[in-house]
Amino acid sequence: MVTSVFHQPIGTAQSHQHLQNSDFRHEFGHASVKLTFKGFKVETGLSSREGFSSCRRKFGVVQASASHTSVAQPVSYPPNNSTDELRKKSSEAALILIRHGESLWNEKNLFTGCVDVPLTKKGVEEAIEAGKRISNIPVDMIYTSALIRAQMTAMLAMTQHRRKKVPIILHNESEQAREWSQIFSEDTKKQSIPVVTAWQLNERMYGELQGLNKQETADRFGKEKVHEWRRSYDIPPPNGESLEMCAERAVAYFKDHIEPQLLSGKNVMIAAHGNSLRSIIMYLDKLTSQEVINLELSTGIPMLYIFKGGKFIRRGSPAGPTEAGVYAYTRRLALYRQKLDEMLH
Ligand SMILES: O=C(O)[C@H](O)COP(=O)(O)O
Repeated sequence: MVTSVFHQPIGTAQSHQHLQNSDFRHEFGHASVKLTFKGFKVETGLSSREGFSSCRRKFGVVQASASHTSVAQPVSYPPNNSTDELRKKSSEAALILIRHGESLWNEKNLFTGCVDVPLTKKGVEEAIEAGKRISNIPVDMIYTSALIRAQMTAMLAMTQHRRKKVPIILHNESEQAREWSQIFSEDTKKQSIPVVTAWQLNERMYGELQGLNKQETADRFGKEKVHEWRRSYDIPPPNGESLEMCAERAVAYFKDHIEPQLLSGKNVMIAAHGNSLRSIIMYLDKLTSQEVINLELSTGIPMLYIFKGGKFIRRGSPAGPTEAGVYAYTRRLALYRQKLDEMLH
């Protein structure tokens, strides 16, 4: 039974390691990394197989134990791999998914689909809160749908990011648009994050339901029928898209355009919609058409995946910086956060 899989903050994960004021040294094949954790619990995704040696707290030495296996499955390195193969398998990237904040038609309980409506004030606040929760997670590229509610969510969230890079929507809709939106400073480019807008990530097209009130529609056609249109995998609303049809464009786009970025080590955020993201999560989590029926995404809640060794590892929803300080950071994410701390202090 798949429920809203992302609402348990990572802190509820079965295992994490308490690393208070710890020095954390572990050796990789090509480098050694020294991380200092200041008073927050870290889920490290470590396993003895990853060369984890020991972490030294100020008060003693704690060995990683089997009971401390993390949510992230250790990546096994098959023997006799080429360096490239090994690098590919060892490259890690963060993937953040976020459904847009509340829209004006969400507030009116209208079917929205591909109608392009903006966020409510509450939706703006949700986007800003989401930004706080991902403010320490690296973002190198942003993908949004072509709809303003997703684009507003991405831009508002990034106002909270500690790295302070500027998200810039790329305009490639024509040669002139590409030419007229060029940036002629390499330094400025380095301080920017490209934002790619793609209609393939749009919300599913709700056909003749778009603009109708959800409750009135249920009263008219029956609750079961409307639930079937809204949540089934292969039953479309009248002259609209089923989730399966939405997946055919959204997941194809993810595989063709976004997955290669992750494979190259780029950290990606996708700001999209309830159903286009349900179809992508179905692919990432290998959900069945039955399981996906129960998958619900709230507005404005960021979800973190780690892409490593060609696999997607679900990490839940990042806790806010003010929350109990439980971060399910991988080593790489913890190092990124530490560098931000050093850069900003
Ligand atoms: O398009 C819409 O109406 C909403 O974004 C999602 O609607 P749903 O929750 O009915 O799929």
